[in-house]
Amino acid sequence: MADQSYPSDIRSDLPLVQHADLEGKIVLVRVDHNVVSKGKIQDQYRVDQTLSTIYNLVERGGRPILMTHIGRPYDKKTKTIRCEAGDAVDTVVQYLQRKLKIKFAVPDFAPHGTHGIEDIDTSINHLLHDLRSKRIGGVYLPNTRWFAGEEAKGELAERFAVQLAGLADVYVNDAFGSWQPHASTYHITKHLPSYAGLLMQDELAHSRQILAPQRPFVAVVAGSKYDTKIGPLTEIYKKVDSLVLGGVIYNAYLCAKYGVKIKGVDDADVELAKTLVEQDKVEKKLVELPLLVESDTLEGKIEGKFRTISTADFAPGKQYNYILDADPSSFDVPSVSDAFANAKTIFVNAVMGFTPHFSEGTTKLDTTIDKNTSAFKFLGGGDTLYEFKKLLPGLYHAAIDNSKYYLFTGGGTVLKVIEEGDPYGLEPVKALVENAARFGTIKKQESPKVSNGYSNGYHFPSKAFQQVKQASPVTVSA
Ligand SMILES: Nc1ncnc2c1ncn2[C@@H]1O[C@H](COP(=O)(O)OP(=O)(O)O)[C@@H](O)[C@H]1O
Ligand SMILES: O=C(OP(=O)(O)O)[C@H](O)COP(=O)(O)O
Repeated sequence: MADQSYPSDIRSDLPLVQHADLEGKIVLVRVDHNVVSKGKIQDQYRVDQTLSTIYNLVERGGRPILMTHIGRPYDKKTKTIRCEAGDAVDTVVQYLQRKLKIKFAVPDFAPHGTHGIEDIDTSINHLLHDLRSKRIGGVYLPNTRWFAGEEAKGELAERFAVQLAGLADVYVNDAFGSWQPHASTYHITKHLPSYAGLLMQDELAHSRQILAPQRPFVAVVAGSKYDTKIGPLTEIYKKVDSLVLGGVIYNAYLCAKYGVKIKGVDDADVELAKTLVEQDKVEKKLVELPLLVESDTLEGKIEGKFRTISTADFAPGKQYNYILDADPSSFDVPSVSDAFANAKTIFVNAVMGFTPHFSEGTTKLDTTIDKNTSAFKFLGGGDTLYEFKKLLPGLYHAAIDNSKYYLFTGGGTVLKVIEEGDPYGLEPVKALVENAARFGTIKKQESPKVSNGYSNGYHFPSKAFQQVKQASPVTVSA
């Protein structure tokens, strides 16, 4: 019988994988192995972080089916799904096979034109048989976003969720980075007993620190996922002492604030950024990077075709070419350098420039925050971590072992957590809690043994990050 105790920093109504009966069961595990770009793994970190869960469930007799999304193959404008080799799971599967020395089979389902894969058909049955009889070590499903039901709503999503559930006995969510409530992260929990994986638990525990930060708290948000990041930003603004922006988000903000036009920035994005401009008129928390790199082309950083410009020269109606990076000297301007030097907590979900050629802004950002040795530094985001590792490999590896750093596997997820004010407000996590109530997987007498001094339920004790790092790790018992 598994040890049913709860780690002190985990809410006692969250169903945990270490409490599930897995012997002889097929376990469908949603991971966030969204680490592939153009068919190549960028950074294995997210995959490596899920190995404990995979090992744990196999060691306890579970037979794994893994699934992840890769990229954003659904085109919102044309409403089509591109199932292209560059977004396939095969590279991840090869990496896992090399790492674990077990064989994974990837079923092959044909997409229906540009609508993606409509059904998990019966061709998978022989693989399920091989999985149960241990002729293969695991099954890895195709990119979940190749399935028509994954990001759909209503009947289509439900149909895919039911088909996924039909493959397995138990569902485990270890995909902290995948906060969007899709069929494989959310709807599936209506149909199978569901549990949080070990990585999910670890990340939820660390997310609390962002919600009770030592102040001043500086957040840096940059990159390209404008549509999912601009929403949380207005709430995040309220919770930080200083906000630094970069990338596509900053370009939209600059257009909204100064009335300039920047090539490639949509009017709709500028409209959304106006809320932030209004907010900042009163509180003035936005620390602007004044020196930026303008480029005439997206083709690369070509001599004679890029230059440094200053926001001091901005005036309504002025037009600029692409703005593709923060000039490193922006970080030496006193308002910026002081904000970073005085911070006690820094959160970074930020690629400052258009990769791979415009990387000086990101390099300067990462070295600037490292200079503040007393601050707690949280970095999160697939591309954020990849760029950190690529540009500053020595610092990246040192950060993994430095108690002042924590690397989250999801950047957008942490933004969402800050927006919600509670990691248990994430839709896929809420779904796990509701699932436990529906399936009765947490027995009454097991739950409220809370060892952190609180009587029951969940609290945010404002203890230092250091203490959490030293706190007992999530315990796993067979
Ligand atoms: N000014 C810019 N214009 C266009 N793309 C940018 C710009 N700055 C950064 N990017 C792009 O943003 C991407 C990373 O953003 P995102 O996916 O939101 O980060 P993360 O995965 O860390 O959350 C990179 O591919 C980078 O090329
Ligand atoms: O890479 C991810 O998020 P991140 O870029 O915020 O870290 C996750 O895999 C989520 O991807 P999505 O934002 O396309 O849902």
